[in-house]
Amino acid sequence: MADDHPYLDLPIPKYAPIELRPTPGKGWGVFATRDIKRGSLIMKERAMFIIQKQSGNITEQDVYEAVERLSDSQMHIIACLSDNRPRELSNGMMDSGPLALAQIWGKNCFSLESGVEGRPFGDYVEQKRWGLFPCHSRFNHSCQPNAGVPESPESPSESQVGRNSTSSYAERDIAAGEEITISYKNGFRSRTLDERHRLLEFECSCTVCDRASKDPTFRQVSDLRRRLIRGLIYLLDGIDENSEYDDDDSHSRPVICDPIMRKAADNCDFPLSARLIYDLLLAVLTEAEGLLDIETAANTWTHVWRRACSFGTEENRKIAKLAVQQKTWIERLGMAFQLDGRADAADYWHTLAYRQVKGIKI
Ligand SMILES: C[S@@+](CC[C@H](N)C(=O)[O-])C[C@H]1O[C@@H](n2cnc3c(N)ncnc32)[C@H](O)[C@@H]1O
Repeated sequence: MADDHPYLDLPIPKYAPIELRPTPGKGWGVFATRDIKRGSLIMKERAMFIIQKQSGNITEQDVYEAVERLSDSQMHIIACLSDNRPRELSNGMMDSGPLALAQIWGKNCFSLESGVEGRPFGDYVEQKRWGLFPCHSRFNHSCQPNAGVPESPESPSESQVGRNSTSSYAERDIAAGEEITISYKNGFRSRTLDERHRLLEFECSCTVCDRASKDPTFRQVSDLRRRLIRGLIYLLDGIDENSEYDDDDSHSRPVICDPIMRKAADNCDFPLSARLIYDLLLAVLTEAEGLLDIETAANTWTHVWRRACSFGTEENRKIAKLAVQQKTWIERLGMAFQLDGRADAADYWHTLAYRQVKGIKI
């Protein structure tokens, strides 16, 4: 490890339990210097600069103008981030030109909380804010991350002080020496390996992708599980959480092919019995993909338990609660399937509530 690598000059806060060092196949990465408990703050960082625009509207010129206002030492830090390689600042940063700067921006920016921008005559548009964070952008990606960088501040007071800052938190217990990783994209739980790599624009070598790349059987099963997860989310919420990423090549088949099922999903027209079964299938597939971390698991169980309690027909409710209380997935699903096809006294009201949330005319 080079003692004079420019990353070693990055302003990592003293309290942060991390260090930067090379990690095979990924350039440099962030490693825990001591055990980090799930939920703990890893680091808070102020943006070097902010651009307040929808990401698709940010131009090379926007980035160029923002960088032009920085001090020499800040420009030096940005120069270090180029291509993830040490890079000397020889002829001055601005000689790199807008395109090179835009590439640095693209690889190192994070979205901040969405704001709402007021317009005259009561018209409001959503406004997104993006910041360049030299330390946070040293985290490598994993499709099974152990840390996260939430977009929204946690409390109103945070939103005042944290307007130009971002923070990372441990999503699982992290052991000293372990690499700390985040997910660069949302919606990856329902993306196949190829889809994930296409969106990342690099060949991900996280533990999940590494195993899938080496073991074709594991990959087939993993891809199938991700596709099923995507379909189940569509059935439960009527939303294809990845359609925004789809382009028009053949990868993007409709997530639910059966037109009757699709219509039912679009109209939130599933009985509670089907919803409970979909909930459980979603949980088992998420767990099998290694994505059910402690927090997701706790939320899932709260949700599934509430679902079971919401049945309006007493006998259905009894079976649903018993199903959730079983010890193994086979037992839970076996019992939940006893409800398959059964109507429930609460179905009508639940459908109405779902339609209201989705803004469907009742
Ligand atoms: C924002 S940088 C992260 C820090 C970077 N490794 C460095 O040395 O500065 C993002 C780049 O790191 C590499 N990278 C991040 N996660 C990776 C992963 N899971 N597998 C392979 N390369 C990864 C890719 O080259 C990606 O474009």
